[in-house]
Amino acid sequence: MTTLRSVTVPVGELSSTIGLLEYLVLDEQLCWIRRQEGLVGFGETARFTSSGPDRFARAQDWWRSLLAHAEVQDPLEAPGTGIVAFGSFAFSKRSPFESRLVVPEIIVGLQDGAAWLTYTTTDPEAKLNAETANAALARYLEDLPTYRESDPADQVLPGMLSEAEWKNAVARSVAHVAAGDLSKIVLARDIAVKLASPLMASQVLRELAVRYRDCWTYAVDGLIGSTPEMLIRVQDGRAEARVLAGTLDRATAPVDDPGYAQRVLAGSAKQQHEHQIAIDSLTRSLEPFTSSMTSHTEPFVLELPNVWHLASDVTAELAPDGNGAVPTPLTLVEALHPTAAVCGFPTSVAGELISELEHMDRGPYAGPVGWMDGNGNGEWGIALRGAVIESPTDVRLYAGCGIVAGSDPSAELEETWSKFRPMLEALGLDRPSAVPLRSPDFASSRAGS
Ligand SMILES: C=C(O[C@H]1C=CC=C(C(=O)O)[C@@H]1O)C(=O)O
Repeated sequence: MTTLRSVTVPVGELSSTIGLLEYLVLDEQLCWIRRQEGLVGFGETARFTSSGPDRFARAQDWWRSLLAHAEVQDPLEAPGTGIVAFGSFAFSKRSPFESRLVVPEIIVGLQDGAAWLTYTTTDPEAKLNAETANAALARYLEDLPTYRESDPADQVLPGMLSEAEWKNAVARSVAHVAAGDLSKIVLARDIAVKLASPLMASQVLRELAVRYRDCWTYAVDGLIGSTPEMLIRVQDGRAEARVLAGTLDRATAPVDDPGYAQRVLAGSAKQQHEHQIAIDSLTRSLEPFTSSMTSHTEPFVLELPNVWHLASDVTAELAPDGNGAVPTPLTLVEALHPTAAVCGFPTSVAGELISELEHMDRGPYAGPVGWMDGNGNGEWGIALRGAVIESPTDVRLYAGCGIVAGSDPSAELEETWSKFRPMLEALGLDRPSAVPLRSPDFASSRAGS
């Protein structure tokens, strides 16, 4: 086992008004930003990978043992200081995608206006002080890339299923719901973006973080996006979740009707039903770990630049176990994932149908993404409204919709486009007006990969 050595030093003030965005400059950065605060990671000092049903438990073991051997100098002891791992987990226990935890060499953190720098190394000789930390950061800030203009030759192509095939899968899902096999399934699809010149991930992340400032903008090893959904946030023994289900596109909304979202979304029995299934699934799974839990009695309407969602915030006091230890963020992630907001209910029936109907591996899409520190704090969102960078010029976008009784395939297809929009816009692209039926080259090259 490697011995990590780490130092956290306070940084008086970040030099600009754009907060952490100033540090989003490299393609292979780690990122977790909301309202210009959070964590930005550079480089890599330690890494764990795993796949399969015990990926969370194995990650937990690795993290515990890493911390047990670490030398940590952290005078701040705030959430996100000291040694931190960023991570991303596969949606499915059957996915070949490698779930991962990455401890960066450098983290720049900003919370409630206070900034810090953490340097983590395996070098037994390195001096653990502000000078070494700043020198390591400065090495990443040399020779920064410039801006990428979107190119008229950039293309948006269909994914594994054509639109007609996906609508057919939605219709089959509705039939399963009508037959009483399950009450909700979240069906997703992918689209592929082929760029004429290499992507600049940091530029995309900055666009997302500015535009979707109430979402959590994330980046872990080529998984990038800006999610509105918090699976679980643990801070000082308290847990919080933001559950979303029920969506209304803002692009087609009337401009002069301020009550529209409340009336159409909150007033819809179908959307309320879809939301209730998601909130019940989250609270049922979280409850055994808590001594008390509160949530809104009615969902509220969350306004994002692209859509409105029905949303509920849940807060809970975590219950200590017999040894006085509260559950770790990863224990909770394992217990909660996958929620009915991304899988369905009952979970196992929905999971089986998803693999039968979607014809794709979700990889990290809709899986947990976030970070945790060595003091039991962490934030794990659900990797939505995002993309996987498959090569410097190939990006795959994913979006899904909750299907319940009465869902209409064409309306659900439109909803996926509203969920692709944040990423498409950040890439400087529009929804194609006429998508070709299928891109045989792209589909076959992916099938073989
Ligand atoms: C599965 C996705 O969204 C989920 C989260 C919020 C609202 C949803 C819905 O209304 O269907 C989905 O459950 C996605 O963005 O890919």
